[in-house]
Amino acid sequence: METKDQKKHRKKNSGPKAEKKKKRHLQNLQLGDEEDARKRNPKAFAVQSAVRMARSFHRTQDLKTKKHHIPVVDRTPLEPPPIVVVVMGPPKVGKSTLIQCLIRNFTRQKLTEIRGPVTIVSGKKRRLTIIECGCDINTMIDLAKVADLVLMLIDAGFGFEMETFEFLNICQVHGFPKIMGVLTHLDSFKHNKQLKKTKKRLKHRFWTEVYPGAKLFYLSGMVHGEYQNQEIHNLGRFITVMKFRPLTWQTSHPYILADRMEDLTNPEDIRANVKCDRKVSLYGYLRGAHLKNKSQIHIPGVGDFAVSDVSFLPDPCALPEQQKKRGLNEKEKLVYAPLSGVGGVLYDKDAVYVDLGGSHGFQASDKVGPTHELVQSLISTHSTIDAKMSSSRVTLFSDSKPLGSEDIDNQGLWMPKEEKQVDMKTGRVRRKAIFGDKEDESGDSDDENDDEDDEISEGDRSENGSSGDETEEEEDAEMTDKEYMTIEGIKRRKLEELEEDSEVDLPAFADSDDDLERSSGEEGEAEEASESSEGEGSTAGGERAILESKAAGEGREAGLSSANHQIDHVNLEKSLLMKKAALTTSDSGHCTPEEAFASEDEPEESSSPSSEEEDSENEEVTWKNLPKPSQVGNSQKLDSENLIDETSDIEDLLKEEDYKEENYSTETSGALKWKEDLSRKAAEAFLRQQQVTPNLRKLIYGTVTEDNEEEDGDNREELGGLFRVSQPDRECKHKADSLDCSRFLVEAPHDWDLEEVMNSIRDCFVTGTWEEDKDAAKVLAEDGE
Ligand SMILES: Nc1nc2c(ncn2[C@@H]2O[C@H](COP(=O)(O)OP(=O)(O)OP(=O)(O)O)[C@@H](O)[C@H]2O)c(=O)[nH]1
Repeated sequence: METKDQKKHRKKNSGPKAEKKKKRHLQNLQLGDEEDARKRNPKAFAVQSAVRMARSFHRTQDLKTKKHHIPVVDRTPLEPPPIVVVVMGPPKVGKSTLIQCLIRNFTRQKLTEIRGPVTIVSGKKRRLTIIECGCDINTMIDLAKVADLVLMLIDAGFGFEMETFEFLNICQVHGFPKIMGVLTHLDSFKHNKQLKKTKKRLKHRFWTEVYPGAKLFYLSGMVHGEYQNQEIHNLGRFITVMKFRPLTWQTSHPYILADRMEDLTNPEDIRANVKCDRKVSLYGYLRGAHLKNKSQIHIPGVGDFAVSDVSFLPDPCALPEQQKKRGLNEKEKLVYAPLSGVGGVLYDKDAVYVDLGGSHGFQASDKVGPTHELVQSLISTHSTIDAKMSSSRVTLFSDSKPLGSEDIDNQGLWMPKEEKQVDMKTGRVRRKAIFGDKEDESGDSDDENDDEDDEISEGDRSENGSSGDETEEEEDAEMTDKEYMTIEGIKRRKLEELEEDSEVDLPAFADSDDDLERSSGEEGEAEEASESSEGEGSTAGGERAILESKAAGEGREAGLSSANHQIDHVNLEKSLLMKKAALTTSDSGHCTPEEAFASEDEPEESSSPSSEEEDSENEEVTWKNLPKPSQVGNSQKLDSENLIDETSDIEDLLKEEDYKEENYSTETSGALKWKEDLSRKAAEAFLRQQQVTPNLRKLIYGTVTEDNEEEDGDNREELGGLFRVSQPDRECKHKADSLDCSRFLVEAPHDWDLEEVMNSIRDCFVTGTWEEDKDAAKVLAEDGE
């Protein structure tokens, strides 16, 4: 059969029909589908609820404003150094397990023993240096300085432990790094309800301690001694896409987290003298600013040194060279952990070592060297200085209650109460953090919705994580809870729940995953707040803290004995002194006259001194009203010290006491009587304060000047009961004009107007009679002869 070739249909490119089609197509492009639907069915898109409209508007505005930050100069180089991830937590919480799981998640390699920092390539543009932080305070201080991100592990089965708060307090000094909580041991809960309650309680406590909305991850249990792959994968993705806001201190100082150390000292020198100066080379990524050759450096725990040479080494854990769209291939997933013996090629100062592994690769040597001994001696110290300090007690007065560390205010750094609990299974002593608010502890009164919310967002997150692709990383960083929900198709329900939640539960969008922005915003605030403490002082702050504690530890006993001595000396006048001290403290603060009087009067209301016996009883009352020594500011301390020296003031004080007793009887007649005559009282308080302020001259020159002052005092005339007119007398004036008596001792001054006195120095000038051989006229005559 013959088949006839049919001509294909050709689209019209010109003419009226083609133009019509083009026009329609353009219109379709301009109006989106939704826009089209809005046009077709305006009623369905009309505002249904003004309240909901307002809420959604607020939410979008909130999200927008949260993104606004004070701009910071981003000095990170094109290929930034690895991000320092510090894994921190109390003992046996699962730190090593988590690090192992994370490394396996990123590199598919399993490290049996982890020592020191481990650097891994976690993404196309990101490397991580993961390091475990023990519970030793020095490690905490050192790592808080360099951390970009802190994974704070919390044993949910036990609750918060003191180590967590110690680390948080240290972070406050160094400018807060990003902090993410990780709950472990969640499998120890048998009942689901109890698990939910605990999760919620811990979450809220964590938010209180870090910032509202801080990310908290749940590791729900272990499979074959490791955390669940899915949960670790999610955590890993979160770390990989996380955005960091540079911390001022970190970006303005060069610093190195050394991951390898070689001792290059000649072994013969060490043999001859064990304490000889060593030559050491340290390896690590340089972070922050540029490090110059020969610059001064500080090695924490060792001291200050000058760098003899800095050199650039090839990157042992380099990022993949070409930027492809796909994720990393197996070859690119590098791991570098020289202290753990992993890393393939090692670049030494003058050699290159290739790690061959093998059966005898990393056998632990039994040889005990001097360094080993030193480390052993450090390890075998059972209690730290802080522990010793906290157990010591101070008794200021012979019959007063001893003050413990718990009575001393921590300079604004709040710490929860500590309770020691013994683990029945292991016999380990754990330091549980106890919070005062019972509501927080029980935390079960709220509705269950919130818990459900958590669970939902958890599940969503995990499923989203599994479907994640490396190419989406950047967008993922911006991903909000809303978007997670879209994937699951339950966006609308979730949003409604969130909106309802926002009214009950603060903060408003706490459950949303957009805390990437939130946290950076909060961090910004924290950073600003800590800005003042940053800068040069920030590192020193940590170190100083140790030094101070050491010094305090050493000097404590000596200080105490001298304090006791002084106190015994003035024991007799104790009650008087205390009353005066109470006055001083209320006066010297920045309080209004009313407050001053309220605080002054209160102790007196509670004590009605009429006889000496009663007085001694009231001592206790007054003493209790006194501030604790630690709470008294510097100036106040100075005042009370002066009190001890100035025994002469006691008489004044006695008079004052009498005056007050008189006042007291009138004041008891009405509760508000003390408010009367406030201006007079204020004036008197001012005078008292004037008298109490330390006289510097008296302190420096002692009693001699005191006498003079008293004389001066007689010459003063009081004006309006407030001011004194200073009338410098003639003697004073004379003193001012007189010769500097410290240099020349003038016993009987000459009267220079008298002729004889003037003649006495005539010889010093040309007018005087010269010696014969030096007289000019005579010498000339002799010359002529
Ligand atoms: N049941 C359970 N056991 C856990 C969990 N996390 C850790 N463990 C176990 O707790 C023990 C201690 O874990 P590690 O990872 O060694 O803890 P660590 O914090 O590194 O301990 P130190 O380095 O000694 O402070 C191990 O036996 C883990 O198997 C968890 O979530 N559930």
